[in-house]
Amino acid sequence: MKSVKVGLLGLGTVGTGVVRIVEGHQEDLSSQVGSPIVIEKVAVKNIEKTRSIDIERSKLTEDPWEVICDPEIDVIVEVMGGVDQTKEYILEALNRGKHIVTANKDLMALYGAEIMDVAREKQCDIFYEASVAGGIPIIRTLIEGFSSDRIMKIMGIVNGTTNYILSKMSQEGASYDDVLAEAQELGYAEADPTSDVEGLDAARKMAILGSLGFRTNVDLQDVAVRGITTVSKEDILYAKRMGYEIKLLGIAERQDDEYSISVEPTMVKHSHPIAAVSGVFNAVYVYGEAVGETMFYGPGAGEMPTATSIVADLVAVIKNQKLGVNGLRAIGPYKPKKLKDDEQVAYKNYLLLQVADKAGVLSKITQVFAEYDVSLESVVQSPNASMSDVEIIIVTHNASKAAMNKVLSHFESLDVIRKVKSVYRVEG
Ligand SMILES: NC(=O)C1=CN([C@@H]2O[C@H](COP(=O)(O)OP(=O)(O)OC[C@H]3O[C@@H](n4cnc5c(N)ncnc54)[C@H](OP(=O)(O)O)[C@@H]3O)[C@@H](O)[C@H]2O)C=CC1
Ligand SMILES: N[C@@H](CC=O)C(=O)O
Ligand code: NA
Repeated sequence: MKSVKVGLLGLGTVGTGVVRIVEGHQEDLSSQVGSPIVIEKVAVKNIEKTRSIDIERSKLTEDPWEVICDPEIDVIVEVMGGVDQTKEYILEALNRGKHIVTANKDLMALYGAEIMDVAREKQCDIFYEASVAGGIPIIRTLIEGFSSDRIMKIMGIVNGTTNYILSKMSQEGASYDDVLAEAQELGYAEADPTSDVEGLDAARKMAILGSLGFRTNVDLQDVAVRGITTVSKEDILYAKRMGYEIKLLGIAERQDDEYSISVEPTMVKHSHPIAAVSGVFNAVYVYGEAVGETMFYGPGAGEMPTATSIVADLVAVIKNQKLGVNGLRAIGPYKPKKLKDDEQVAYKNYLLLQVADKAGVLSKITQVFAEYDVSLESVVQSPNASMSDVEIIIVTHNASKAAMNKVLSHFESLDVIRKVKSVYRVEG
């Protein structure tokens, strides 16, 4: 029986898991695909590095081109990261008729459409399940499971590091800096954690999910991004008191047949299933017009969960080879991009205001909301902020960003409002 030969680019956290699964589950895998799967060559940065797995030294190279150009290799598994140089490797591999499996969200968020075009032209597969929510089969689900439905909304906790930080701050009152250091030690955070905490990692993943959900091409710059660096312990405490959990949510939504995609810290009602997703776990909530509510939960990163998705993609490539249908799944975005004007995107808002403790203050504030046609869901007064001030928490009904911006700029000229302490989107 002819074996399928795999070239691995990278043997770090994910690459090591791929070798473990291919070797450890070999019997089962080869029964499924009808051929043994062999890791033929592996590119690494430093060939002298001590590895936690046994791998023949003759298979290792420090030159990725050796893997890409090897005519024996059928499939390239790219788990080394990087964007521009890595794109070159992948395009050349496709040009040589090799199928690609990648975990690279940075690359797919920026160049996914272009790479898929080349893959289709070359009748090659490009699978990237591990790039979003590492161990959760969400890409497959959006492409295949929901092919019959119209996706109205995707809400994702797609960054484990920030969910870990927010959960620890909420559950243990831990400080932001301490928990970030812990997340780095545990290997959840990116090499530069700025992309985690500033929301960029989640934005890349939401560009991918938005493209799949709406079957259009969502670019990274189409995603409005706000990270978690300004979320205070006080915000988390107040949120809990009001029945919310603060989560860094990626939200891709269809409103009036136009799309908006964002990543921002959001107040999620405790009753919503995504509010219960804590620690480093990921979850993706998908609302389909026909199916209604669904949610997918699991590990978003880590050696074995991420490698599970990679090897499942590898199995899919080989099954397609047997059927002679490689390249047919690389259906690029086929719908025109209809982004909603950012100012017209509407949702509920939570505001924490520090105001003067005087008669008539509340009516002055509510008049401002009324002037811009923003209706209120609840108004709660909190214990004294100081001797002369009180804090007021307001939750609005759905209001456009334009209307909310008008409210907030009007507040600047209202002397009874000492400070707008926080503003958050509300979901659930
Ligand atoms: N870690 C995770 O949980 C997840 C990771 N991903 C994605 O998977 C990819 C890999 O991540 P991860 O395994 O964590 O990364 P690591 O940093 O652990 O591993 C990277 C690997 O690539 C090799 N490498 C890096 N640059 C080069 C180069 N120029 N030439 C040859 N080899 C090179 C490194 O070699 P050496 O070993 O010699 O240093 C290393 O083996 C990234 O795209 C990441 O975003 C996606 C989901 C989850
Ligand atoms: N840094 C990322 C790793 C997986 O993509 C995260 O925290 O989720
Ligand atoms: Na996934």
